[in-house]
Amino acid sequence: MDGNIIEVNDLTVRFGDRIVLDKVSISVKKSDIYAIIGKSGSGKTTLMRAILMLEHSEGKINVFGVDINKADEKKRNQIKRSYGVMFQAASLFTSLTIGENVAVPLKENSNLPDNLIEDIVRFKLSLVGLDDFVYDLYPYELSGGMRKKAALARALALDPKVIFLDEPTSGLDPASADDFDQTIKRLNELLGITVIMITHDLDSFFGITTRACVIKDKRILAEGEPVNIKSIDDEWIKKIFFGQRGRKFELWNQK
Ligand SMILES: Nc1ncnc2c1ncn2[C@@H]1O[C@H](COP(=O)(O)OP(=O)(O)OP(=O)(O)O)[C@@H](O)[C@H]1O
Repeated sequence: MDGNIIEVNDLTVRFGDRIVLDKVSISVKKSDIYAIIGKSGSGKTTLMRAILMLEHSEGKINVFGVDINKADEKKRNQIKRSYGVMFQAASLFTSLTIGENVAVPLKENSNLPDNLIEDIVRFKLSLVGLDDFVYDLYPYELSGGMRKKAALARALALDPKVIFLDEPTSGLDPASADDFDQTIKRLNELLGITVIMITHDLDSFFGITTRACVIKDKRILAEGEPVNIKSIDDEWIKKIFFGQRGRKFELWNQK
């Protein structure tokens, strides 16, 4: 695997007769904060869902040396246990407290006693930078940024090796987004958790991403470090990085 913990080779996903991803190949290293970028509808979520085994796919998806499309159910479940996922809406259970929300995966997947689960939950909340009092609050009592962090704590409940984040900073104000980025970076650096995220956020892209891929026309247009991706001669890339939005970003960064 050559230092890669995930290798996707010639992955094809179709919905009915429609091919959405066509022989896509990417590789993710253990140390990566890996971004998947591409315009809306290009297949970013589909790629992530295929790696998460939520979408039927053809081709090879090697995770920790296991070809998950050929593996038996036991192996696939083992791999699933090494994943943590945070979907875009943060989707916390509204009728449960934050503590109860983070405890859900632990209750579903372990026989640990309640007092130990509580200790683990409080530790996960502190890992993502949430104060201890948040444990007893309900999701509606939290800001958007805090809700995202709570969802991240829940994704960390089972000590995943890889976390998948779908547009983690969308809807956050710049300070909260930056705070969230730093939390992701800390988890990656301190705990060695590999991060795979879909993002449209240029700050996250240049601030914390180590490697990325661009999906275009059902294929991988490019894969590499953000700075190399930025210089690719492609209409969409130029629009993103050198169009209105990109220019605002450059100006802001020069301040
Ligand atoms: N379950 C499904 N059935 C049929 N078509 C689907 C299904 N899921 C996704 N698609 C189609 O596959 C294409 C890629 O969708 P996907 O959600 O992966 O794109 P995306 O890049 O994540 O988009 P966005 O940035 O808008 O979230 C779209 O045309 C979408 O309509």
